[in-house]
Amino acid sequence: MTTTPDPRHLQVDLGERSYTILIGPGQLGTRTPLADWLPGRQALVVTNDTIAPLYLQPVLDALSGLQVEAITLPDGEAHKTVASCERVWTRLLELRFDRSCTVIALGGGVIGDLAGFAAAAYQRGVAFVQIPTTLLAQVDSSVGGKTGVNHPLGKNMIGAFHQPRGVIADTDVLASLPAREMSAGVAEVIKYGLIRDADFFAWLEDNIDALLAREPEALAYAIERSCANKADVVAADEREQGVRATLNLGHTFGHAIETATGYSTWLHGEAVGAGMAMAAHLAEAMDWLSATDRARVEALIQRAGLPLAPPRSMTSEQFLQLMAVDKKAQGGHIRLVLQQGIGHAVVTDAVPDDRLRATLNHYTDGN
Ligand SMILES: NC(=O)c1ccc[n+]([C@@H]2O[C@H](COP(=O)([O-])OP(=O)(O)OC[C@H]3O[C@@H](n4cnc5c(N)ncnc54)[C@H](O)[C@@H]3O)[C@@H](O)[C@H]2O)c1
Ligand SMILES: O=C(O)C(=O)C[C@@H](O)[C@H](O)[C@H](O)COP(=O)(O)O
Ligand SMILES: [Zn+2]
Repeated sequence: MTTTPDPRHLQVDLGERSYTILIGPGQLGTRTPLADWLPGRQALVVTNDTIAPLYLQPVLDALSGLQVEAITLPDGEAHKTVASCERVWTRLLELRFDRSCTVIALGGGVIGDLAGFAAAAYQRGVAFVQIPTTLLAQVDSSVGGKTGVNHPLGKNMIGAFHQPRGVIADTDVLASLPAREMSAGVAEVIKYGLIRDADFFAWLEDNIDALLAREPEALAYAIERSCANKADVVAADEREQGVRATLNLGHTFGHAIETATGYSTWLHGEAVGAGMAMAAHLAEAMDWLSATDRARVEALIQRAGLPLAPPRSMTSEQFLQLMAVDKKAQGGHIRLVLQQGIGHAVVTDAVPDDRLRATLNHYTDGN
């Protein structure tokens, strides 16, 4: 008889509320605790046409006896839209699902973000569970309650904070993930090392190849340490009034890249990889990061299979316009997350315009 090892349990502590993140193999088809997280008997699984044939049935089986339905959306960041949410809302209404229903996100960050927002808005808020199936979603997007969709003029511009009832990260599902998507997930893993965990960054320097090769111990360790870091930050600042914004390292540049390229060619993690390299360039120019440490940052991003620069087609002006609508901007003034050494980052509006322009010009050949 084969047995499934006990998953690791992490807690996201939000004061009067808390929820559990389960991490480990063999979790997908298990009824407990998934069924216990449902406040009622109705659940809608939101997934996409890549994931449904692979992993939908075990989730449906785990909840047999309850009224569980599924909606399968087209795959891709380009479908992280209000229109996709409207399809979810229409399905919930057609099914006559009431306020006790639960929306279950089965997929990567795109499905998690849009299903979470659909849950936040349906009848002004119903329960929501995350079953993340990409590395990126297991280390980052399934935790913390940021939900939302893209607008043609800006990334994640429509959304809500809506925490899940729980998160089930089954590490077995990562076996089918394309290598390019593994690299994209590693971008957010590197981020935790850079912003608040220098020891983890050093561990990544030693273990990046094992992580990319999905060696079970490296994978479990990286997911758990990433989630622990994120849970700490979210517990300290759920609604991004302060320290949570450091989770945005590389994202002000990265979101500009994703928006400029129409949410179609660059993966989020790739844009964050290039964005973190750009942020490191700027931090060095500010004398906040040594040349040696910037070289370490770039080396790790590159070894993870991620780009170190934005697309050649982008101009400095385009960056500045897109960065000015970033959610951290105040009164049109760009605020950035920058490193001060490895393992520490701050949100700052102290970067002189000419310094930012010099970094942008460096990456856009002065265009
Ligand atoms: N809410 C947050 O805190 C947060 C954090 C980070 C990123 N995000 C968002 O997450 C999104 C990116 O998420 P992502 O990188 O997971 O991309 P994704 O959701 O597009 O998934 C990547 C690809 O992998 C496929 N896939 C998913 N699981 C698979 C599996 N187990 N096997 C084979 N294929 C699989 C998907 O169908 C898709 O084609 C972006 O929209 C980003 O803005 C949100
Ligand atoms: O959880 C957070 O806080 C993050 O910033 C995590 C990011 O990795 C993620 O991409 C997030 O969706 C970005 O949020 P946004 O507020 O900049 O849209
Ligand atoms: Zn991100």
